[in-house]
Amino acid sequence: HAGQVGSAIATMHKQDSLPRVLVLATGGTISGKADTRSAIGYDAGAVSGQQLIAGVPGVEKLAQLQVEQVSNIASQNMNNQVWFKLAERIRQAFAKNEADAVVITHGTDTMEETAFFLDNVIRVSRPVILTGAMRPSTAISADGPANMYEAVKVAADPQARGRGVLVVLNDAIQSARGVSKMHTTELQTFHSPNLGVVGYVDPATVRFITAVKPRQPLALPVDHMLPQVQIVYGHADMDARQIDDAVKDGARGIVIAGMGDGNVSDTALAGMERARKAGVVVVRSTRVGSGFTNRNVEVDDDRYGLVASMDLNPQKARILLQLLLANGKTTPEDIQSAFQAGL
Ligand SMILES: NC(=O)C[C@H](N)C(=O)O
Repeated sequence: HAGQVGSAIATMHKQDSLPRVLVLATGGTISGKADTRSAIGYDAGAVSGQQLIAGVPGVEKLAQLQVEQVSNIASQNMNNQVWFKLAERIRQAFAKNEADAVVITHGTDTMEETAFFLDNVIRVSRPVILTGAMRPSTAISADGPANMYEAVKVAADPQARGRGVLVVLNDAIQSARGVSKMHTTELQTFHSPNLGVVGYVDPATVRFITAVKPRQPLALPVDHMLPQVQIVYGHADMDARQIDDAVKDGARGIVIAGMGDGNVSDTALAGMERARKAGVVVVRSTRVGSGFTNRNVEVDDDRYGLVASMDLNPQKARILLQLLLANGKTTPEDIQSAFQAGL
């Protein structure tokens, strides 16, 4: 529970010439404890951010670390409240020049969503890196310490500046926009199927293989509210029930996790037309897991007033749509161009 944990602050090391990295701990398997042999059925968040750092030998030679516990939750419980807390803390830490970079420890289930949310609202060019683990801290060959070491190594590297929010696990550096969790249990669960990795890290080297691109972040909603946007999952024999229900429920947007290139049944398409007439923004994405959802190819987006999600999976399309609606963008044209602008 985010609010109950409070913020335990610990300054771990003071070697003044090293970059200052603020570690914001949120919970997840990286801070989970389990029986050594099973590595399952663990208590997420049994280990504090400070203990986590203490278990990473050599990290004190990379950076001056300060650890704050923002929440201690498994990331399936990640929520807007923690997102806004993270965004505000990062903004403040950079504005007051308290840190040169931020590392966020996070569960892997929704890491891509937190990374993408922050990537869209943080304007500063200093590095923000998310990391986590697939195995709890007590498992044989726990991956958390190595991931933490590499995350701090990337955070402390000047080449990481201006790249927006990055995700570092298992030797890969990936962009918030590209990265997705694609395996339920494997260590190499994170991939960027549409955009590719942005670099590699090992204990000795940080290597970026892509250029820095200009970024255009959106405003962080001042009221800390995000409009209601629902995801509807496509399948054979698809009807329009969930679409009609979302409209009745007051959704301002619907993201379709469509079949193939963002397809839906004719019945569901009729439901999407009704949603459009009710003023709801409808974005087509795909349940496939990789590939772009292309505009006006299999579905006539122009005719129906729909938006194609391009490279974004449904869970990221939802976040971008929420932020755009909160920033006053409501037409399919404006929303479509914003979906393409970040590419
Ligand atoms: N590997 C993990 O971190 C999974 C865990 N359920 C979480 O996201 O918090």
